[in-house]
Amino acid sequence: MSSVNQSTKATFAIENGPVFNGVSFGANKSVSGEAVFTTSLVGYPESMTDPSYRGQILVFTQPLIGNYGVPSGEARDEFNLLKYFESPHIHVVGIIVAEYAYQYSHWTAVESLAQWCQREGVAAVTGVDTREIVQFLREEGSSLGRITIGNDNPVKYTNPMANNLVQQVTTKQPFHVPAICADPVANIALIDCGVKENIIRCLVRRGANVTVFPYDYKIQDVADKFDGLFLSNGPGNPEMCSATVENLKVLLADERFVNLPIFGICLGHQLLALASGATTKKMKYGNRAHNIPAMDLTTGQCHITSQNHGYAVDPATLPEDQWQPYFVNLNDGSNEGMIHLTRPIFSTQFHPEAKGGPLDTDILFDKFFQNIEVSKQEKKQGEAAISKLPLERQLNMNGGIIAKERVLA
Ligand SMILES: NC(=O)CC[C@H](N)C(=O)O
Repeated sequence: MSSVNQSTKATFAIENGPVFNGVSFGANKSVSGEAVFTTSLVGYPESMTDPSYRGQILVFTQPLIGNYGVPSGEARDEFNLLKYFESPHIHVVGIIVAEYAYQYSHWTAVESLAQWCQREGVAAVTGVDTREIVQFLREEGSSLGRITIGNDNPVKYTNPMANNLVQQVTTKQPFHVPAICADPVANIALIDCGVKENIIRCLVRRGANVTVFPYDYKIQDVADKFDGLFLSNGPGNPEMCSATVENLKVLLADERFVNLPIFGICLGHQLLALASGATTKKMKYGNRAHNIPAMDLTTGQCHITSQNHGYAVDPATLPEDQWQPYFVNLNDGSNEGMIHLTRPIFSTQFHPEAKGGPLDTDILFDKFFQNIEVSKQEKKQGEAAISKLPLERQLNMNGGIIAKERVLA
């Protein structure tokens, strides 16, 4: 049971739109943010701790929310990763539900959704018609919203997308998540734009050591030490993340990395597209759900996918001589991924790691590891072939020392 004062009024207002009167069950804190909705039925702890939701007010269309409480944010798995959350804290600034379940029950629950929101300073409103909110957002497109608690003065509408949100959620220092098997299969560099814990898990679980770097780290300077590069999800407008894009441009143009396997998810996909010369655009209201059909254009197979994004890559702008669209959204026709024509690089707009499910596209992590295995084999064969060359040619290839004859000290 949760202890909530059920009499504190709260309103949810949409800029240039309607006002909804409800009851507060979260923090006594009036807030503003981008109002977005998700049609996912489960997974509110995972969604609320997903750094990609930074600065947003999340409206749940599933009418009853909170009924299974909130699991421990401290519990860790065998990799020392957070067992239940996608990051240590809540990133949405507020949530809106039709009916908050004042009673919860689940074997993993340690507190109620209300207690968690109060502790984390997150506003929460219940008792409003979420169907009407979604109808408005679908017609008018994503809008700014604000929650006003009790008799507070309403806060100003603020647009979080105007900020560099990635900078707020990225790791400040590189860190290492080791594989716990005796013989790790790969060393992967991961650019953290707001990475979800389960993405790291999907990599270490397959036997890789993962080194996580800040979003603006000059990855091109260390990429030669790694077998693969991963580009994470993250919040905000991809165009605000130009530091990562500029580094990726340098890396993609560097001949040393033509065989480096790269895999990007969601914001990672968008940043890879920008670095390749394509453009992204804001969608009308985005895709946030756990059941979105995406067709693999290389096989014709349809997969059910988990998604959370408000921007999309414009596939018409992908340079045709290097890239082709990989997946397409079967609901709205939007781009869902890209694949390089000659290099081991691909990315997806949806989330193959999907904590909360579905797991249809988990195989894409296997594909990334296959690419890594092939590129490691090629590198080994290349090294074996090089070792048979005369010494001066070996020097040329390894150190880039271009000399017509042996250079003596
Ligand atoms: N989940 C994500 O990585 C989201 C990407 C980006 N912030 C968008 O809204 O489109």
